[in-house]
Order: sequence, then structure tokens, then C-alpha cells
Amino acid sequence: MSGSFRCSISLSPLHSNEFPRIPVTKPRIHVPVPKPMTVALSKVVSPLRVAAPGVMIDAVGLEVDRVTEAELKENGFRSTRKTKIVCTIGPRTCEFEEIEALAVGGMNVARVNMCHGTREWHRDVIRRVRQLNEEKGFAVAVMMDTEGSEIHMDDLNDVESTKANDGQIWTFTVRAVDQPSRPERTITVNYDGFAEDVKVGDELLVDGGMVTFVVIEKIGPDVICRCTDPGLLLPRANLTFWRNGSLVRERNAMLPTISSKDWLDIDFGIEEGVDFIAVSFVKSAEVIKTLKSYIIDRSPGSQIGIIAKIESIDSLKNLEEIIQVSDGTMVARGDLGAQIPLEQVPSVQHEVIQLCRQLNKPVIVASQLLESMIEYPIPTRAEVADVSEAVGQQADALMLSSESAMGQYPEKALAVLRSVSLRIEKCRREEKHWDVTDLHIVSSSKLDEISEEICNTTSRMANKLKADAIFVYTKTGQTASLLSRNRPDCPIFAFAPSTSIQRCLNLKWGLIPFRLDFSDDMESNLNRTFSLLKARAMIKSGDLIIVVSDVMQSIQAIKVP
Ligand SMILES: Nc1ncnc2c1ncn2[C@@H]1O[C@H](COP(=O)(O)OP(=O)(O)O)[C@@H](O)[C@H]1O
Ligand SMILES: C=C(OP(=O)(O)O)C(=O)O
Ligand SMILES: [K+]
Ligand SMILES: [Mg+2]
Repeated sequence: MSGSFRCSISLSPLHSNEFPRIPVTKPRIHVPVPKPMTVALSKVVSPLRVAAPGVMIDAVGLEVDRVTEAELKENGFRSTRKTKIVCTIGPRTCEFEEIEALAVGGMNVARVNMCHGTREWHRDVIRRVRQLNEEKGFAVAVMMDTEGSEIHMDDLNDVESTKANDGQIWTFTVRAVDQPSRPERTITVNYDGFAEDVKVGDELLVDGGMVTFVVIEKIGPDVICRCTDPGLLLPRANLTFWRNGSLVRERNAMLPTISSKDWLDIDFGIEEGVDFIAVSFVKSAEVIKTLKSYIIDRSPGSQIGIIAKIESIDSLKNLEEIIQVSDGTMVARGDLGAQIPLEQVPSVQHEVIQLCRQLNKPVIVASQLLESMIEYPIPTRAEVADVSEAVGQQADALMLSSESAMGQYPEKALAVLRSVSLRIEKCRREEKHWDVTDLHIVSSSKLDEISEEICNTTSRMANKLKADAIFVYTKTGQTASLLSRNRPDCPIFAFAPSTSIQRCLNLKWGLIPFRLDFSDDMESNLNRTFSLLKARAMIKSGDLIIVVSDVMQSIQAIKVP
């Protein structure tokens, strides 16, 4: 990059009835040509011009999630929830009305877990979410979560659970046992090398220790175990084995992160047009890079975001690299807690959240947030404290697993996440935690660096001026993301040209994504947006809005006329 940047700050007069000055040239930020930058500040803007004859200004030109719209009107800008919510869809929530109830309750992303169910089942769910979006005006994104090469039990003939008692002898086998003629207390294991990898004396942990066995004998493909910690065995429960207090990582640790079944599921996800693919048991950045080039190859121009799940002990030494190449990260505390000592899980969560914020990637905190609500209508106090902690750490999103997939109270669990988020976000705003000074520059080019600084400044300005909202016109979502990274006090209205970018932005903290066709003419974009939003009572005269765009590098402060 050569040449220097000229930065002119033009301060419009207080009562100017001119629209803030907008540079006539409208270069896009990625064009590597030095250009003057205008920061136009104006407190008062003239009444909007009437649209040219024949130009339709109605609500159809602007699409926003119906629930967010209602929330904005009800609670006002500042009380709009910033923390996003991912809900796992399972047998308890797979019907259209059930998914709709979750969407109404504030679900931003619907997750399907390819560990369970058939592809047909998942296809129906994904299509129902799409239908809901189209027919009822939601913008719920879909996340497909891969099974990964974890070792797990079979589906227990589809019974909900089975009890293993203290001292009981169970057989774990790699034989394909015919379901009806299966001997009692026999479990099939999905990993062929299982019987060879385990040794007599190893501890076998089901779901990270919900039930524990000790291996007492090996007979060919059968591993005979005695139950030492009794409990409930759930279908397809995860298995880890431990020797002398350490996780055994023999050939089982060499299994590919993306199995052959996962590749078929990924093809399925691409065909169904999911918004995110979450990759289980990521160990290094390589697998994410491979998957990304595979997707670009199969579906050029695809917007699918790749979420790296941090749940393997091996991922911890490569965290920064993994986060850097992914489009987002999930702290998958369930399996993570089965691979590292439980008391280390909170510090990994904290570290991942911090790193993601630095590297400008969204982060989801997942698993057991409200585990007791699978059975009970209210959470434990400890669960509320855990959710509060994740919200206080300003994670982008919280996730429900069993609570929404198969629990008794999916909507109540969602309501708890919503109310705790609102409460903690309010506390943080009141405590004035806000500071961007510790955020590193993430951009690799000078022009991107300028966008980044503009976003940092915008957020600081919005907080200082107590702006009602930040507006961002974003073609790729990048500028919106850089604003979200600053975690400003006011909501960020992100206008994106496609519904797929709109849905992807739905995972990011504080962003209220709209779909809007906008041009390179910022004046007309603003005129149109104000009219459309006012017509829907989503903004009102006198609201202070700070406007940025990736169409051109400028910041404007505008009072809605
Ligand atoms: N598609 C599905 N079909 C049947 N059961 C499911 C499905 N998705 C989720 N579940 C149930 O919900 C539970 C929680 O989901 P999740 O946390 O995603 O999986 P896991 O427990 O395997 O980590 C699962 O253990 C399973 O019992
Ligand atoms: C979210 C997780 O992954 P899954 O539910 O697919 O096991 C987890 O392990 O916490
Ligand atoms: K999974
Ligand atoms: Mg997991």
C-alpha cells in the first residue's frame, strides 16, 4: 500500500438543513487505492426528501426478524437483548409449531446435531425453519453440528435410557449385535479399534463420568466391565477411557476429525443451504482450512460459516490458530469436560471468549447451562450464576442442548436465558465496563485497518453521545462484525443485502440484522432506511443514530428527522 491518507473532518453547522456531506466518490473499502476520508458529523438533519415518484417506500423493502422488531418496540433500543441464543432442535421441539414457539421466544440460531436422528429427520427440521422464516418473518439461522469421530455407544434400541447399577457386569462390544437378539447388558461401541485400545484396569467413563466402569476382562471383540459409579446410560452416550488418571489417547486420538459419515453430512448441509457448520472435536486449524476449501469448491460463493468446536484436549495448544481460520467458535463444555479436568473448563471458556473477541470471531458458550431444566421448570441458582458469567464475559451466544432438544421445558429454558441476559447486560452498561483500548488490530491491510479504527471510534462515540443506535450498511458483514466486537451500549442495526448474511449476523453480539437492498449512494440509503423504519415505528424523530458503512469510510452522527 503506497501513498498517504488525507483525513478531513467536516463539522456541519448545528442547525444546518443540509444532509451531512457525503463524498461524491464511493470507492469500496477493498479497492487498494488511497482515497480521502470524510468524517461528517451533523447533529441535525433536514426532513427527509419525499421519494421520487414510482419509488415504493414500504415495509417490504426492509426485512427484520419479527421478534426483534417486537422487542425493540416493547423495550426500547437500550433494553434489546444483545446476547444471542442457539437452540438445539430435537424430538421435543421438531414440529413446526414447536420451532415457531422457540423463534417467538428469541431463538436466533437453530442447531441440529448429526449425532442423532436420520438425515431425513434433519432435512424436515431445516425445511421447517426455512418455511418459518419465509412465512412468518423470522431470520433464524440454521447450524448443522457434525458427529465427529468420537467414540460412543449405540442408540440402546431407542429406549430413552437404561440404568447401570453398582457392581453390575456389562459388555461393551464392537460386534454388530442384532438389535432384537441382543443379550442383556450389552452395548455396541461405534469404534472398531475399541477392544484393542483398552486394557484391563482402564476406567471407562460414560458422558464424562455420569456412569463409570472398570475393564475387568477382554474376550476378542468384547470388553467386559464392572460398573463402579452407577447411573443412567443415554442413547449414543460418549465414551472416554482413562489409564492411571490420564485420558487414553492411542489410535482413538488419531481418528480423523471429519469422518466419512461427516463428509456425507456436510454434503447434505451444503445442499440444504445451512448457514453454519459446527465441526466437532477440532484438533488443529488444518481441518478447518480443508473444509473451507472443500465448501468453496463444491459451492462457490457459499456463505456457510464454519464453527470450530473447542472440546478436544488437542485443540487447546492450537487455540489461536484454530480461532483465526474459523468463522466462529463454540466452547463445547460437555465433551471438553470429559477430556480435561472439570475445574479447568471455566478457565478455557474464559480464554476462548477473550481470544475470539480479540480475533473478531463470534463465540458460543454451550452445554449444561440449564441442565436441571430438562426435568424441572426452574433452574438451579448455580445454573443462573453460570449463565450470568457467560453473559458477563460478553460471549456472543448461549446454547441450549438437551434442555431444548428433549427436555420438558424448552420454552421456559429459553425464557431464562433471555431474562438473565437482559439483566446482566443492563448491569454491565450501568457499571460502564466499556473500553476498547485493549483490542488489538486484527486487519491485515491498511484499508481494513481503517475500517477497524472507524468501527472502534464509532462505538466509542455512540457510548459517549448515548446514541440510540448504530446503523451499519454492510455488504459482507465484516463492518458489522467489527462494531459488534466493541460491544457498544446501543444496538447495532446491520443492513445487509442478502438474507444469508442477515442470518449469519444473527449469531453476533448486539447486531440486529436487517435485509435491505442498498446502493452506493449513502444519502439515498439513509433516506430510505429512515422512512422504512419510521413507517414501522422502529425509530422516531429525534433519535440519535451513528452511521457507518463499508460502502465508504465515514462516520456520521444524525438525529432522525
Ligand atoms: N435429532 C435428534 N434425535 C433424537 N434425539 C436427539 C436429537 N437431537 C438431540 N437429541 C437428544 O438431545 C440430547 C442433547 O443433544 P446434544 O447436546 O446436541 O447431544 P449430545 O448429548 O449427544 O451431546 C441428546 O443426547 C439426545 O438425547
Ligand atoms: C456441544 C457439544 O457437542 P455435542 O453436543 O455435539 O457433543 C459439547 O460437547 O459440549
Ligand atoms: K455433534
Ligand atoms: Mg461434543
